[in-house]
Amino acid sequence: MVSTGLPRHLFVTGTDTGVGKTTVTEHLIQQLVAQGLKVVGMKPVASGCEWLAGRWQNEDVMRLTAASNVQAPPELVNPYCFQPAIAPHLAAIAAGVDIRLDVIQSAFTELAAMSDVVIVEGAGGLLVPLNATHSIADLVQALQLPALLVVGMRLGCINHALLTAQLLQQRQIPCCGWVANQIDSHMAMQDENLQTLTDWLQQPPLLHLPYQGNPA
Ligand SMILES: Nc1ncnc2c1ncn2[C@@H]1O[C@H](COP(=O)(O)OP(=O)(O)OP(=O)(O)O)[C@@H](O)[C@H]1O
Ligand SMILES: C[C@H](N)[C@H](N)CCCCCC(=O)O
Ligand SMILES: [Mg+2]
Repeated sequence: MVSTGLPRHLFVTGTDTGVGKTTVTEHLIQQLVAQGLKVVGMKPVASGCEWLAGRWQNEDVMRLTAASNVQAPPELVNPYCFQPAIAPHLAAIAAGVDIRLDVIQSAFTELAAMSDVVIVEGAGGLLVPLNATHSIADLVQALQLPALLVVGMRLGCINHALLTAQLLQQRQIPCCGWVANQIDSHMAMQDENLQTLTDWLQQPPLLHLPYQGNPA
């Protein structure tokens, strides 16, 4: 894995759904805001929404928006939002919607124009489909963003992390590093798993979030 240092904008991907992408994105936004930067979080495609205050709202979008200090229109922060918490391309088909990368690109460009940093959170892992032909990886490439890989530390994450790193490399998507997020308080051999990932990804984690999300 090749480390690119700190980029201006960033795409946060992960080893799977539920591994801590939102938690890490929220944390990064808070850190950058504390440094005095104008920061906005973007969740281009969200599935799993509740009807709140007269419209469909997604928890990830609400969390990223609450952490951001640039208050952008919801249609830019989250161009696609679907009610059922299912794979986004299936939710889109059910809603009769075509998820278009150019729509997301335009929204991203507008967000970038109003902020110093845009941090984009994917949906699920890197090869999650968005429509019949494009995946999250294609979106990362369309946005020309470097990736940050969140590894949800649980049994199975080594394989998922290495597959994701390999795909980033194959696609020539720059990767600025990885985050070890301890999502399983009972994970056996935590230190040994961290060391294995460090060896095979050829770099230590940029950040190690212990269980319950307090940054180390
Ligand atoms: N370090 C941690 N310690 C304890 N719980 C965590 C930690 N990180 C994340 N969680 C919990 O795990 C769950 C999944 O986290 P999160 O929503 O950040 O994942 P995600 O990768 O963004 O998922 P999605 O694919 O749905 O966007 C949440 O309930 C969150 O509170
Ligand atoms: C609904 C969930 N929280 C995510 N936003 C979407 C996860 C899609 C995963 C698809 C898959 O890899 O099978
Ligand atoms: Mg999330």
